[in-house]
Amino acid sequence: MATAMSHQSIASTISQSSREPLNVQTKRFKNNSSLSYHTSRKRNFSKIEAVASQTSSVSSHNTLLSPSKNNIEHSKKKTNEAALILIRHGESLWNEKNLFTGCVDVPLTEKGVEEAIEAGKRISNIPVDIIFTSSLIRAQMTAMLAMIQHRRKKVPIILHNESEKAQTWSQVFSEETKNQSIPVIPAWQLNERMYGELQGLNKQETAERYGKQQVHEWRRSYDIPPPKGESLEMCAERAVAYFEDNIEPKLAAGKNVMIAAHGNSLRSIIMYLDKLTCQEVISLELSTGIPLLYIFKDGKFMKRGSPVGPTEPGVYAYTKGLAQYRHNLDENSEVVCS
Ligand SMILES: O=C(O)[C@H](O)COP(=O)(O)O
Repeated sequence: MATAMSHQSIASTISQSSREPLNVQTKRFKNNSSLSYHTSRKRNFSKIEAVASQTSSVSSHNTLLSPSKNNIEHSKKKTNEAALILIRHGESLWNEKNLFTGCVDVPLTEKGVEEAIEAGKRISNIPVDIIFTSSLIRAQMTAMLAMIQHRRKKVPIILHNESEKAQTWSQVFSEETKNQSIPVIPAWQLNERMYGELQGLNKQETAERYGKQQVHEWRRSYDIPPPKGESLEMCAERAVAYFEDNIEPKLAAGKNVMIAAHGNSLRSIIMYLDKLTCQEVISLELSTGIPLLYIFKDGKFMKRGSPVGPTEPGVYAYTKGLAQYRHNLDENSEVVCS
């Protein structure tokens, strides 16, 4: 077991000191990268929606994302504040076996399923309008299992934009049904860092063979890639570029976003959000299945930690919008939770 790698809460591992803006670095990533990127019931729902927010779209091709009448109404109430939830997938079968996984597409263990459900309970009172996941099943399972716990009971629907036919064949033709759905957008750019020739190898055995120090560098350094794999910097080139180009505009439009992804793709995004230096990111560890909340306001990201439970008062005190959303959920709980 590579003991130095034990996962800690990120709150305890991020140093608050000597931060420098990452915006400059991010622009560099982009420039130099070779990688590219009925009645009262209805009224109650509308009330919640109005607080939860807003509209806009990633692809106008998909009917789930095209603005419905309801959404157009909501867009008039746009705010420049939105919630961003980040969640690393629950334990996978290869996490359990301590194997380097990277872009190999393995499912969750039973424990991973439970972690995803628990994560869903923790964020069940926080609005989610759109979900981004990696293209890997462990992140998608986590997003789906978490959303099944959500009090709002909207249905998360994966958008299949891989071909025109896939888009056409997965259209939804009911406005009401669309309004009760949450689009889930899979993106390979949010995949785990490609672990190269380490994929499938046991982490402990690899440390014994190549030395703990070498394996630690492969796993946690910013710019040293594992053999034929991606360094964190390379992973950031595509993950942060995708975040800036596709996710940040949603947040700016007042959409509440959840991202279900991976240890390293999320580390690179957190590095960007928290303006961590290359040194600071080394000690950033993410546990499986722990949701992290940010508030996006006036173009800035404010870290709000990990909601420990659905009723944690502090979480809803962060913004008036969140408090109001929660209040409306509680008022209409007999409808929403039925
Ligand atoms: O890909 C993997 O093996 C894990 O999901 C992340 O591994 P790491 O903690 O070694 O980066």
